[in-house]
Amino acid sequence: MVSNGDRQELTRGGQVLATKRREYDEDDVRVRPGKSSRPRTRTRPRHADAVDGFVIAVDRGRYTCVWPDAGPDDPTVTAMRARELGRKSVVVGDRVGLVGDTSGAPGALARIVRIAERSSVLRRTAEDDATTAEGRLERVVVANADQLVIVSALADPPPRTGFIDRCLVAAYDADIEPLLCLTKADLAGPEAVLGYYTELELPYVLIRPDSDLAALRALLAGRVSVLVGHSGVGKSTLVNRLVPEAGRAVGVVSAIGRGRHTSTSAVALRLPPTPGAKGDPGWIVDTPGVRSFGLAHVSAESLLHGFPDLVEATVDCPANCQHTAEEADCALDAWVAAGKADPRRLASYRRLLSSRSGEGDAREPDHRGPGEGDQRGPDAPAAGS
Ligand SMILES: Nc1nc2c(ncn2[C@@H]2O[C@H](COP(=O)(O)OP(=O)(O)OP(=O)(O)O)[C@@H](O)[C@H]2O)c(=O)[nH]1
Ligand SMILES: [Zn+2]
Repeated sequence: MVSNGDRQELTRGGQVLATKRREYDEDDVRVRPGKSSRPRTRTRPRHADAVDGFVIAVDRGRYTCVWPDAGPDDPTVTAMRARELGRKSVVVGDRVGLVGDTSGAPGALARIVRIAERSSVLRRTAEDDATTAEGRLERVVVANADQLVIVSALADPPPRTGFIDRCLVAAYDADIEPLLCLTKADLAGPEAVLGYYTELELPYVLIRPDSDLAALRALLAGRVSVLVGHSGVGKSTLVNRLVPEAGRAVGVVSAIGRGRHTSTSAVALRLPPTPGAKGDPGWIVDTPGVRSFGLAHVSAESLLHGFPDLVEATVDCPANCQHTAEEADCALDAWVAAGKADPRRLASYRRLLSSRSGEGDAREPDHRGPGEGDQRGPDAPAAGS
C-alpha cells in the first residue's frame, strides 16, 4: 500500500541517514516481462531508433517536447507515455527518448519510451489539499534543473525570508544552486534581506523596471533555471521581459492542452539568444502554480542543509537531538548566543521544523501523532494507497 517506505526509513531517528534521495526515486520501475504478447527482453535493443526530446510542458497526459538542438522556430513534438514506462512519471525538464511520429506536424503524436537519468529532482510536498492522501503527495516539480531562482520583491509585497528559507531548503535538498532575484529594487534597498543572508554568500541580482537584465541573463545562460515566487512579486513581469514571446509560447502549450491552460504546471521557456553572446542562452521554467514549497518530504537533517550557517553547530548536539526549542541541550542555542549565527535564522529553521509536523498535526486527522519514538512523526508524506 505504501509504496515509498524506503523514504521513511531514511529519516528514522532524525539522524543523517541520507540527504540525497533521488536514488530511491519512485520511478525506479523496470519493464515487467511476461505481461505482453510481445517479447520484451533486456537483451533486445530497446528503441535504438528513439530520438532525444526535452520535456517543456505537461498537460493531462500530453507531453510537449522539443529536440535538444532545435531552434525557436522548430515545431514542438507532442507525445504520450509508452506503456512500458510503467509508473514512471514524466515531468518538465525530463530528457526523454521518443518514438513514433516525432515530426511535430499538426496532430502528430509521439511516444515517450524512456527517461534519461535525472541530474536533479526538485520536489515539493503538495499542501494544496492536506486532507486527502493524494493532496499530501510529494511531487516532482522539475527534473534536471541547474538553478532555483527565488524571486522576491524588496517591497510591495515585502520580502518574506521564511519563504526564501523554504526555497533554499528545497534547492539544497535537490542539489540545485539557489539564486536570489530581488525585484522592485526601485522601491526599497536590499540591505535588510542581504544582511539576513550574510553568512550564506548567496548569489543575488537586483531587478528594477529599467534594469537591462544582462547580469541575470549571464547567470541563466546555458542552464535550466526554475523560477519561484509569491504572487505579486513581479515574476510574470520578469518572465515576460526575459522571454518576450512567453505569452505566445504559453498560448501554444494551451492549444496543445486542448483549451484549458493548466496554471498549476511548470512550463519551460527558451531564453532568446543574447546579442554578442555565444552558446546556449538557457531555459527558464516558470512555475505559475507553485506558491509554496511543502517540505514534509525533507528530513530534519536535510532541512538543516538549507541553513549552512547553522550546520556546524550541530556537531555538539547530543545524539538524536531534534534541534527544537524544547531540546534542553541543543547546541544551536549556544551557537546563536555566541553570536555565530543570526538568531532569526535559528528561529526560521525551527519554524520550518515545526511547520512540517505542525501542519500535519493540524490538518491530518489520520496522521500518526507524536509520541511513538520519533517525536516529529513520519517525515515522508503518506503515499497514495
Ligand atoms: N515598482 C516596481 N513594480 C514592479 C516591478 N516588477 C513588477 N512590478 C509590478 O508589480 C505588480 C505585480 O507584478 P506581476 O509580474 O504580475 O507579479 P507576479 O509575481 O507575476 O504575480 P502574479 O501575477 O500574481 O502571478 C505589477 O503591478 C507590476 O507592474 C518592479 O521592478 N518595480
Ligand atoms: Zn540540536
